[in-house]
Amino acid sequence: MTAPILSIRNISKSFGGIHAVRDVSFDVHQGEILGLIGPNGSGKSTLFNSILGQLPPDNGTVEVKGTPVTGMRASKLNRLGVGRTFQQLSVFPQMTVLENIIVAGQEHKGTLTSRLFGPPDAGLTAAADQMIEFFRLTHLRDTPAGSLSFGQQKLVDVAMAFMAGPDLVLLDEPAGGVNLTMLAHLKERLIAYNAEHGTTFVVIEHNMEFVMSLCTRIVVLAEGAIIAEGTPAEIRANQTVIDAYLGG
Ligand SMILES: Nc1ncnc2c1ncn2[C@@H]1O[C@H](COP(=O)(O)OP(=O)(O)OP(=O)(O)O)[C@@H](O)[C@H]1O
Repeated sequence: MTAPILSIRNISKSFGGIHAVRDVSFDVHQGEILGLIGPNGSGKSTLFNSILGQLPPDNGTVEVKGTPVTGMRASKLNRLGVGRTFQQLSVFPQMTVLENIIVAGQEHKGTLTSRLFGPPDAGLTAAADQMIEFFRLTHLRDTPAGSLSFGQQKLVDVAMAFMAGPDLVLLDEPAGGVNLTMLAHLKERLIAYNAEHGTTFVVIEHNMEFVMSLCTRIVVLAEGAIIAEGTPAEIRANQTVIDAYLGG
């Protein structure tokens, strides 16, 4: 059997007396869309940041495709095929949609200066155009990203994360602040990308309707620990989960 694409073992992280993440272990397999949910303050962001090297855990290990990566910097993780999106948008507002996506594609090649001011190679422009078409943003290709709606900017943000051709992408609240029409489009495109490329997603999300219809499996955190794990249907019916949300 192949190694999980992501394996988290006994991760703990405290801030002073606050045990933000307590002994969390789970695996994510190639091609899964895993939702990570939990009430406010349950440790989701801290766990993400521990997986992604931004916040080295106090205890525990992280492996990507069987390779130990605990505490590894984001740039090195990128080279291992791991990408992420942030709650906050990371588009350059004054640059066009195309330029933003090209810059993201150049990220693993050269310095920030060469990325911003160097000539894009033709292959990269073609790849960026394909990505723009995939997300149905062709009509906005040459529009400054800052003049797009928030939901459209979120799509650009996700497209940027996909430009490095990652095998695993951690998405931090992709639905936050996005209107219903754009949300349906974002979900449909994420599912299509997963089906076409086999890319694995781990998604932190508060929007239950979005996460339950997007994900194949859900892990639920409360007070830093896993309280449930299962299919969306199992999680919806789980009394411990319902109590954790009502209690929160
Ligand atoms: N840098 C920090 N310093 C001190 N405490 C922190 C820090 N970051 C997080 N915490 C605390 O750790 C706990 C978990 O926070 P975390 O942000 O990981 O939860 P979350 O599930 O992502 O919450 P939300 O859904 O509101 O984003 C909370 O009690 C929070 O106040």
